[in-house]
Amino acid sequence: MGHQDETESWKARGHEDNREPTDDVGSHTSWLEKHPSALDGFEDMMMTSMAAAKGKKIVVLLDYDGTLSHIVPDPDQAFMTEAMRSAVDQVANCFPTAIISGRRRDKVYDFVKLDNLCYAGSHGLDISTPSASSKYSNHKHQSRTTDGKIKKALEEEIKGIEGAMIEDNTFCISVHYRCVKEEKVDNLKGTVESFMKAYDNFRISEGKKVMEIRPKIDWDKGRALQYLLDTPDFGSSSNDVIPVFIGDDKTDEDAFKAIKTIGRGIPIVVSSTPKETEASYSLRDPTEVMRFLLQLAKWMEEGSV
Ligand SMILES: O=P(O)(O)OC[C@H]1O[C@H](O[C@H]2O[C@H](CO)[C@@H](O)[C@H](O)[C@H]2O)[C@H](O)[C@@H](O)[C@@H]1O
Repeated sequence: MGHQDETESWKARGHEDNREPTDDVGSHTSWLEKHPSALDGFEDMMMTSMAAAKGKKIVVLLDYDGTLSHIVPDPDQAFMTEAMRSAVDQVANCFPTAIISGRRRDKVYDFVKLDNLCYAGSHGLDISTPSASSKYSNHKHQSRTTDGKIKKALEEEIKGIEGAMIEDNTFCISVHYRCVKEEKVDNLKGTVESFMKAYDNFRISEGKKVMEIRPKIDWDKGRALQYLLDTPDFGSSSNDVIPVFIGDDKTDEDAFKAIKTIGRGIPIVVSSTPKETEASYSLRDPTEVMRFLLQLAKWMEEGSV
C-alpha cells in the first residue's frame, strides 16, 4: 500500500488525520527548507551525520503517540499497525532502541509488544533497560501521583463535562479533551487548573488536546534520553553515540534540545504542518516514520555504517 493509500485508509476507518493547528511559522515550503524531510534527504542526512561523528554508533529513540501510532479519539485504541511493529522490530535488531512515552510504561509495552527494545514511561520518569532502571518510586512526589487520589478527585471535578477523560499514567495524569465540545474546552481547562492549584508539586503541560499533569521535578524526555545514553545498553556515554530521536509533540522538544546540547544526532519532528521546533529534520506522519525506520534498517544491513 502506498503512502497516500495508507493515509486514506486510516481516514476511511474513522481515524483522525495527524494534522494539528499550525503555528505561524511561514509556508510549508520554507519550513521544509529549515527542517528537511528525513526520507527525501536520507542519504545526505546520514552522510553528514556520520561524517561529523566518525566511529560512533547510532541509537534510536522513539515517541509513541502520533509517531508510531496515528492520533485517534480514544487513547485506548491507539494501536500501531503490524507493518509499523515489523519496522520497529527491524530497527531494534540493528540499533539499541527505546520508546520514551508520556504513557504508563506497561501500557506502551502492551501496544508495542516487542522485547528487543527498552521502554520509558510517564515522560521518562519510569525507565527500564536490561542493565538499569530508574523509577521515581521513592521520590517524595510519587505518593501523590500514584495513590489514585488526584485522579479520583479530578474525575469527580470534571464529571459534568461531556467527553472529558482522565488517563492514569502512573507518575503523570492526562486529562483528554479531544472529544469535548469546543465551547466547553476553556471551562475544562479552568477547572483542572484551579483544582491543581492545591497540588504545588505538580505542573501542567499541554499536549495534543491533552493536559499533562506531571510532577514538578527536573526531569523530562530530554533527561530521560540522556539517562538512557549513559546506560551500557546504549553505549555507556553520549560521547559514544549518534542519537536519532523521533517525536511529534511538545514534550518531545525536550529530547530535541538534549540532542542539540550533545551536539550530535538526528532530531526528527513528525508534523504535516509547519510548527516551531528544535528538530532539524521532519517526517509528515507515522506512515513516513515507518518508511524511515525501514530505510534506516536497510542502510545498516547494507553495511553503509
Ligand atoms: O509521549 P507520547 O507517547 O506521545 O504521549 C503523549 C500523550 O499521548 C496520548 O494522547 C495522545 O494520543 C491519543 C491517541 O491517539 C489521543 O486521543 C490524544 O488526544 C493525544 O493527546 C496519551 O493518551 C496521553 O496519555 C499521553 O500523555
